[in-house]
Amino acid sequence: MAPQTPATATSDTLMSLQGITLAFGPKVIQKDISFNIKRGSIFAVMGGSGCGKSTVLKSMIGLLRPTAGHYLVDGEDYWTADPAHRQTVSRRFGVLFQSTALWSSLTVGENVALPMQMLTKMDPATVRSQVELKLGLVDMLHAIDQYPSELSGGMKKRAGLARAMALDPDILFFDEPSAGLDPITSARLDDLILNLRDGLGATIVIVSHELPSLFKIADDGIFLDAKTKTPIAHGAPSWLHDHCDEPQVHAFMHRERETESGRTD
Ligand SMILES: Nc1ncnc2c1ncn2[C@@H]1O[C@H](COP(=O)(O)OP(=O)(O)OP(=O)(O)O)[C@@H](O)[C@H]1O
Repeated sequence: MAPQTPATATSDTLMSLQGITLAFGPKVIQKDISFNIKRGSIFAVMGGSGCGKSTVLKSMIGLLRPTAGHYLVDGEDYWTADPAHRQTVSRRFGVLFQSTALWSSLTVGENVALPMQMLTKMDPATVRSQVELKLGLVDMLHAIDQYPSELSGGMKKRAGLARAMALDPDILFFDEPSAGLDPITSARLDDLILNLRDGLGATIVIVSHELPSLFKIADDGIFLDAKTKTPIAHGAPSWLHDHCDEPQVHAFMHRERETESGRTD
């Protein structure tokens, strides 16, 4: 079966990539990227190592300008908008980097407070109560005075998540959130991500190759190919697993799911 083609943008489309090309200097990483992300959905960017998943995310959060195409957020072109508008849109983004990027010299609470102190005029008492609220959401209030070096991998991710939510973003970007976590911690993080979508109505873009997690949480997604430097499949991970016969996508979707469940067929 041919890969699904991206649907036309509708009123529930929050973000739309239209014919995007991404390059570092002369080196094209991906081209002809087109997809829409629905408000309140979890969208996965998938593909083999080095195909450009993080680069797509980097561009969507405003760190890499495409060399062609349009990136619309709520119908407005992000890159041709004036810088003030772009900044307003960027304030809607919360980002959890693969490394978590917590400041090692600051406590968990200070890490979460930093974006509020730098980018808002909140008074210290409000900052403190917001920090406690965000840490409570990820079950990390008990670690408010701990330093990143004192945290487990899963706790670091949750602290990074609390910081990503510091400014109440409605669009969250996660780069490999469960990388390096054991299956139980990873499943807990999945539940947390689902809560962000269902409880806060956030729209989430996730880069991941963890199939159990993708099958559980993602509503839609795109599969990037390193060789042709283009997306080769579009759809929810479980749909791609069941219906996509593109060899590379099939191998990616089946090998890991079967390994995970112990199946060998
Ligand atoms: N700043 C940069 N300058 C030049 N090339 C870069 C830069 N950042 C990434 N690349 C290249 O872009 C390609 C895609 O990298 P990217 O990190 O987006 O892939 P990925 O799919 O996220 O990989 P992985 O799954 O291994 O994390 C790679 O060939 C990488 O070397």
